[in-house]
Amino acid sequence: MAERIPLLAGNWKMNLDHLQATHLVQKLDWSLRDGKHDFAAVEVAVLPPFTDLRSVQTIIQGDKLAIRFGGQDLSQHDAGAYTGEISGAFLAKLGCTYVVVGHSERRALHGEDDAVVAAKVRAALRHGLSPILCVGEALEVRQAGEQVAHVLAQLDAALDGLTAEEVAQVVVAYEPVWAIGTGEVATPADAQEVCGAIRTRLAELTTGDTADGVRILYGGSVKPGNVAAIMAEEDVDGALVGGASIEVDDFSSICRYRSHHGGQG
Ligand SMILES: O=C[C@H](O)COP(=O)(O)O
Repeated sequence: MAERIPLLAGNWKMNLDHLQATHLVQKLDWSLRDGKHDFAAVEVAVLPPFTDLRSVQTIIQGDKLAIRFGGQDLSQHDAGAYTGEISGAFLAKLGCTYVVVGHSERRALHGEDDAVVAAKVRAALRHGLSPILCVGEALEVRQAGEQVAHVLAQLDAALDGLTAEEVAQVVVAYEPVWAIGTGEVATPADAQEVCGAIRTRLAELTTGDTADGVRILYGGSVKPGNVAAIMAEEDVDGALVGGASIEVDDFSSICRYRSHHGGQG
C-alpha cells in the first residue's frame, strides 16, 4: 500500500486579517517546533482568506517554514471579465499548494452545483494546485441512511473524465454538513464508513494504486480531544479543521495528534 502522509489543514474561513494571519502562522510554527513536530511525517497547511495569502507567503517563504498554504476557493475560469473572482493562476504564483473546492458553505451559500465544482477541480489542476475536494451529506440524507450514495455521487461528478494521474493530485475531504461548526462530530466509525467507500470508488474510477495514494480527510468539529481517534481509522488520512484552526494552541495540538495519550496514526 502506498504511504500516505497525513495532512492537517486549517480552513480559517472568513476569519483573521493579514496582520492576524502573520501572527498566527508565526505562533503556529513556534508551537509546532516547540512540540518537536515532524513536518515531514505529518503535513500542516493553512488556508487563509485571499487577502492574507501574500502575507502568509512572505512569512512562510522568508523564514523557510515547513507549513504549506492555499486558498479557500478559486474561479473555474483562468482570466477575464469575472469581477470578484480569483484565478488559480494567481494562487499558483503565490506559492499555494492547495485550494479548497466545493466546500459545503460554497455549495449552500453560493449555489455551487456539481458542474461548477467539477470545473473548479479542473481549474486547480490546470495550475498545478492540489484541490481539496469537499463532499458530504446533510442531516436528512444521513437520517435516511443515504450518506454513502450521496457522497459517491458528488465524488463521481467532481472527478468525471479525469485521468488517474490527475486524480492522484486530488485530496478528498469528507465533511458531513451536520458536523460542521456544530460540535457534533461524526464517530470514528461514521468517518471510516464514508472514507472507506470513497477509496473504493477511487479505485473503481482509476486504479488501486492511485486510490491507495489519495489522501482522504475528515472535517467537522475536529478538536484536540477527538482527532486521535478519528485519525486512527484506516482510511482517514488527515483533517480539514475549521473553528479549531484559528486557535493556535488547539490547531498545534491537532497537528501533533500522534503525541496525544493513546493517539495513533
Ligand atoms: O472546512 C472545515 C470544516 O467546515 C469544518 O469546520 P469546523 O471544524 O468548524 O466544524
